[in-house]
Amino acid sequence: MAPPQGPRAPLEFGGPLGAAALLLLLPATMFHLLLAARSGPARLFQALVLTALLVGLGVSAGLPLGALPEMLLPLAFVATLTAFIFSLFLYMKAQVAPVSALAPGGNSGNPIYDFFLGRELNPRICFFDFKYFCELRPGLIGWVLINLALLVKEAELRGSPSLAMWLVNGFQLLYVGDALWHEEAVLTTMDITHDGFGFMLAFGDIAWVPFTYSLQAQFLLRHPQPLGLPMASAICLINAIGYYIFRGANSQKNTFRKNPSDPKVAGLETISTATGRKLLVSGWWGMVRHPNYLGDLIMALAWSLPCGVSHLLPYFYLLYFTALLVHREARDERQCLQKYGLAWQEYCRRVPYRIMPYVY
Ligand SMILES: NC(=O)C1=CN([C@@H]2O[C@H](COP(=O)(O)OP(=O)(O)OC[C@H]3O[C@@H](n4cnc5c(N)ncnc54)[C@H](OP(=O)(O)O)[C@@H]3O)[C@@H](O)[C@H]2O)C=CC1
Ligand SMILES: CC(C)CCC[C@@H](C)[C@H]1CC=C2C3=C(CC[C@@]21C)[C@@]1(C)CC[C@H](O)C[C@@H]1CC3
Repeated sequence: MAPPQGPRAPLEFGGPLGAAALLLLLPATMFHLLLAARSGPARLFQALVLTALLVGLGVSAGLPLGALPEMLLPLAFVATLTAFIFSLFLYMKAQVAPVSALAPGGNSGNPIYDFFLGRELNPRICFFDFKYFCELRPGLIGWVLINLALLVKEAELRGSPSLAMWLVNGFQLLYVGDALWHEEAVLTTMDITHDGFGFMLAFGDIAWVPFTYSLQAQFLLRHPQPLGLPMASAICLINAIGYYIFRGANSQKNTFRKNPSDPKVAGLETISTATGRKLLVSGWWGMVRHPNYLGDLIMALAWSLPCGVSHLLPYFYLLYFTALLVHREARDERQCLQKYGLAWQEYCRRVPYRIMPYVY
């Protein structure tokens, strides 16, 4: 006799949620493999795909991903403890490092300050660079994993994930995927080139990013928000505008730094500096001095909006991030003024706004 079909037939492949995930995952995996086969060196983005495959295997073998949200507090405790122990190890390692390996900041002689900021610039064991690894992998991948677990938990509790949860997961996955896809860009950030590796970055990477950047999804699990299609479309548009500015600005600068005669940037106006490097003064970098921060902040707003306006908690990231970027921008300005002197002053005169045109 034929097995029962129709609404009562047992669902396979994880039901509608599993099928929806596979609908996206299968083509994405295929295209990723096709692109990866063409690319030269391995990209860290593969770490995300590998994690997704391992989690998929684990879930199909019975790993209760939906139980993870209940363990966030103990996990955050372990992550914090790990960051402390790891920073202690880094601090001790710096005692035996050559002076040439030390960071410009973080060597004040005050043990608390130096422990916090980090003494060694790029601590390594053989070829393994601790800071580069931590900046990209544990925090960012942990963040999307926690988000996914919250989505699964919501599906278990309410039958299916809410539209708001889908949006937060989708937006943040795009952000993390983008960071891992453009991993080489992280090599020129001040965290890698200027700051030491101490408690601030170790805690930031191992604990702060996964547990606080996933706050919106954590909030949605406990405070479901009704979200209509018109509002959801408007939020998607805001995220798309933010991403367009963020990616456009970062790619323009990275392309220019790699090859100023690349046809994509060759027509842009520049200022020459005494170091031989040039500064872009048209295109994205002619609008404000940090267009990438503007795009990042617009995306941060789009990540909070699906949570409604009844509570401040989901807006924590937006507030913290505004403070972080304003402070970061001021540090970067100081370093650029030191590097480029008069040319930087000329740039500031030609492009007077820092992050938001006519506002700041
Ligand atoms: N989500 C998060 O928690 C965080 C996200 N970010 C994001 O990471 C990305 C990287 O940020 P960050 O490292 O702070 O800084 P940027 O990528 O903005 O890099 C700043 C550097 O760019 C170069 N530069 C500045 N102006 C010009 C110009 N006009 N023309 C050419 N080069 C110029 C200078 O370096 P040089 O001249 O030496 O090349 C300057 O030091 C950003 O998109 C930011 O939003 C950052 C921090 C935290
Ligand atoms: C714990 C403190 C309050 C602050 C810690 C700061 C760190 C969390 C951030 C410092 C610079 C970062 C960057 C990123 C993530 C956050 C940290 C580590 C990115 C990797 C995020 C994705 C972007 O595309 C690139 C960023 C580079 C800097």
